[in-house]
Amino acid sequence: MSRIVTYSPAYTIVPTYECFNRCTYCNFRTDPGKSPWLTLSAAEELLKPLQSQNICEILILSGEVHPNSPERQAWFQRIYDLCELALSMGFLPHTNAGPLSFEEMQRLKNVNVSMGLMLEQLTPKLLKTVHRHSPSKLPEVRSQQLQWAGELKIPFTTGLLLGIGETEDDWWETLEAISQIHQRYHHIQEVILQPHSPGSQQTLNAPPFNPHQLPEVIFKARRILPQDITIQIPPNLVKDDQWLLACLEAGARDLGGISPKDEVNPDYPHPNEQLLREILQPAGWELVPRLPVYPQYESWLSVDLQKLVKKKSLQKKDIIDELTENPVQVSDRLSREEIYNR
Ligand SMILES: O=c1nc2n(C[C@H](O)[C@H](O)[C@H](O)CO)c3cc(O)ccc3cc-2c(=O)[nH]1
Ligand SMILES: C[C@H]1O[C@@H](n2cnc3c(N)ncnc32)[C@H](O)[C@@H]1O
Ligand code: MET
Ligand code: SF4
Repeated sequence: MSRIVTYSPAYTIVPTYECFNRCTYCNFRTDPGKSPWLTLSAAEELLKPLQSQNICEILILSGEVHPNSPERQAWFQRIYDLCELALSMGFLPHTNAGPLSFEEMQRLKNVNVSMGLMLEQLTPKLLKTVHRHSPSKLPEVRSQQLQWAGELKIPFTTGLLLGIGETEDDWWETLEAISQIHQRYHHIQEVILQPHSPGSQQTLNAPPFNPHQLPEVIFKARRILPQDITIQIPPNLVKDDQWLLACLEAGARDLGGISPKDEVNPDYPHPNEQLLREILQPAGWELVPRLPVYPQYESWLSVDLQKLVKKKSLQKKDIIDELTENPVQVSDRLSREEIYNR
């Protein structure tokens, strides 16, 4: 019997690369005022050709404008409008735009099927190093986001950034914190274990997180996190096929949003789905597309969003049908029932 590993066919749009934080491992940001904001008409042009592809998720990933800046409201409105546009074109938005106010989060809930923010690491030590110039990375600020998302019943994605100067004990502490908050609100759909991967733009001169260590972290994380939280790993940052398989053996079950470009790690292109299937299938893993909202959270969404999600689920069924009819891609050991029920 094949085992299932999921991914989300996605495309990333970036409202702006400008960011008032300066995380030293970042390959994404520009200085404030140095990156034009994505206009709605430019976004529409990006999204149009995707309508005929099997893409469901639009990841809205942004640099940040300071909460007290006079530009903040316009920045937020642009993000909101981009989500609305994506919805109107039949896509399902997932926004990760750094910490938001409670009201901003509440408003974005209406135009997103899930949202996300990496907790990264809770240890305050990093405020003296990689986050010295990053007020958004205050551990209390990020924990509070998880709490607000819970109160607002927003299906949420969070995760750890590994290898930015923390200790092993820091990992377990951050994972414990995620577990505790989930036990209160039951809203964390997935936890990303993201290995720090140096790129050409960053100022931090540190080695990459050793991906050979990742299976061990996953194995332990699986024991700390509640069973209903899925562990996600980015396949482009775990290049070695054998270690990718080892990550799955250790308990990872999702490969995240797979898009033409990884905006966060532009030096590490995503492998295409065909290649991934070729790695996974001989080891008995079936790669199955999913939506950016996990099925158990659909009832948390507004009626309008639920309708759109239902429509997308049906389209996804057709895609899976196509895949299962192709014996080269998907073995017949997996019953369709099993795929659909995810
Ligand atoms: O392609 C990427 N997708 C990233 N995603 C997308 C993510 O894989 C999917 O949007 C979710 O799994 C929802 O389907 C993130 C989403 C978050 O909420 C938080 C952090 C990330 C980080 C990345 C990333 O580095 N690269
Ligand atoms: C979107 C998320 O990507 C993570 N992120 C930012 N820079 C890097 C990097 N060089 N390598 C891996 N992950 C990174 C941050 O944790 C951010 O929250
Ligand atoms: N600025 C946000 C964060 O760091 C999301 C994008 S990071 C490239 O959480
Ligand atoms: S990682 Fe996010 S918060 Fe940090 S500088 Fe980059 S865009 Fe800004």
